[in-house]
Amino acid sequence: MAAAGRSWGGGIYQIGVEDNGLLVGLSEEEMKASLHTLHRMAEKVGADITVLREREVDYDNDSPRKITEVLIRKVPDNQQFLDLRVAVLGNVDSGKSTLLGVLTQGELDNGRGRARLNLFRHLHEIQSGRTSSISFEILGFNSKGEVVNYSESRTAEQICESASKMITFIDLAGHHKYLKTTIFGLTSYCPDFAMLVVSANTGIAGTTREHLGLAMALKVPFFLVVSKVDLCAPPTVDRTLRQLERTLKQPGCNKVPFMVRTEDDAVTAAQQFAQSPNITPIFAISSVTGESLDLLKVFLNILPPLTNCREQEELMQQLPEFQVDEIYTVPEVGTVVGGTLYSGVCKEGERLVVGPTDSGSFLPLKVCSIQRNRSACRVLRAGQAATLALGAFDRSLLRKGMVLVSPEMMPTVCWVFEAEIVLLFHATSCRRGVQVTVHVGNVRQTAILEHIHGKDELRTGEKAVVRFRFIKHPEYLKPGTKLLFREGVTKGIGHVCSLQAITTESGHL
Ligand SMILES: Nc1nc2c(ncn2[C@@H]2O[C@H](COP(=O)(O)OP(=O)(O)OP(=O)(O)O)[C@@H](O)[C@H]2O)c(=O)[nH]1
Repeated sequence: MAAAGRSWGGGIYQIGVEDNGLLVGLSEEEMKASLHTLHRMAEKVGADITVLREREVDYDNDSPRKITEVLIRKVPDNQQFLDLRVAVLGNVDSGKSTLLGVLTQGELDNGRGRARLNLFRHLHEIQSGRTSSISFEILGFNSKGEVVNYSESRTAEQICESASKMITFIDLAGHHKYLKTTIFGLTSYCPDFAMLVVSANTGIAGTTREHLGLAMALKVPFFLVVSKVDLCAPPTVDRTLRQLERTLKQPGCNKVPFMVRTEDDAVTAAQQFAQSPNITPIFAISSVTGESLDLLKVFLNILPPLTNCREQEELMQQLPEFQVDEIYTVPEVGTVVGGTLYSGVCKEGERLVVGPTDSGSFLPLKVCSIQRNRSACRVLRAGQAATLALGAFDRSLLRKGMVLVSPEMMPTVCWVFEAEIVLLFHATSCRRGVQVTVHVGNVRQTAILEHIHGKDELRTGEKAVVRFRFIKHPEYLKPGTKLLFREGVTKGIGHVCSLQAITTESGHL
């Protein structure tokens, strides 16, 4: 039996393939016996098995011989389910929210926005029909690979309970005016993958190219979904597909498009995509007729999380660090922060410190309760998004971009840092003294470009080490973190290489 999976406690296994890759196949009886043994082995270790596909092989034999591919899923002992994050990108009106509505609510759309209604968060979104803030939607798969979603009036808690794999979609806004939200979502929520939605009737339009560029610059592997195929004649759909394939193959992109037309393709696409993010699976679907949605579900069910078990274990061994992305006041609960636990483990009742404040200090607080996907949770693990209730902690002391960390940690807080950057685009040239918006993880703040090492100015495509100074308050940064900056048409990417840390010990109260 050959394994084609990864090291997260499961994977895809091929029965009937020798370890040297020879496709010998098994007779029907041998296959039955092998599957039976595999089921027994899996039961012992608490894993689930789903048969993905069977193929006949020609191997010097008169009787038919087959190869069977099975998906083995073992949920780590310390975790409720496998967790995968997918950022959803796409131009305005490409059908992102509708697709999410259909996947997570289990009801098709009527072409006039019925499916997306469930997803809106703010009143003005319902009125204008645009998604302005980042929202999370969940889609579960049970051990048989069947979808578990809000259909049959399930609650988020029930979905979490019966799912062995959970996909959290991060719905990033498509309208250009919300570009900063899109960048924030990609840099701050550490998605495993991005799903770029393109409408079949418009093709590449508006922000599509920019989103594609952002996913590539931030090295988030992405797949494409061409939506609304029911609205166009087949030649129009083909034209959009060809346009996308051409763009993906361009030297700047260097991707290998993989059109998914059958269930078999969906299995292969998930396997290959997980091994090489250069492969870009493309689905052509309709949220109104439901065409090819099953292929997308097969793909999402098989897709393994990007961070493997070992990386996850390492992150969990570190001290807790929670990045604050949202701040709310909830009646009878008090101050609540939403965000992601970057490292460590955080328990209900834990005492942490939050900061940096404007003076660079950290303030003590207690995590009163934790919620994930709108249901209570006692322990939060690295990589998981959640909301933490902080009781009576004064909301006005908090801001997005802060971190909640262990009091034992010495966070590196700075006003000034150096970064190695590449200028992606600038109308003329970029000089000392310009102000740009810098995005680093969940930090977003205006900074002054104070110094360009070895140069007076920077032109499009040039690389340099530069020094930035935040203008409002100091921030918690770590060397090596990816960075993105922009101001009007100016855009650049890079990473933090060093920082001038200010002393924070005195701030620990
Ligand atoms: N016929 C048809 N209409 C669709 C399909 N998908 C979405 N629509 C319609 O297209 C319109 C826009 O869809 P949305 O899901 O709101 O688009 P969006 O990309 O989320 O837009 P923003 O949130 O503004 O970025 C809605 O009226 C949907 O009903 C589809 O597959 N077929």
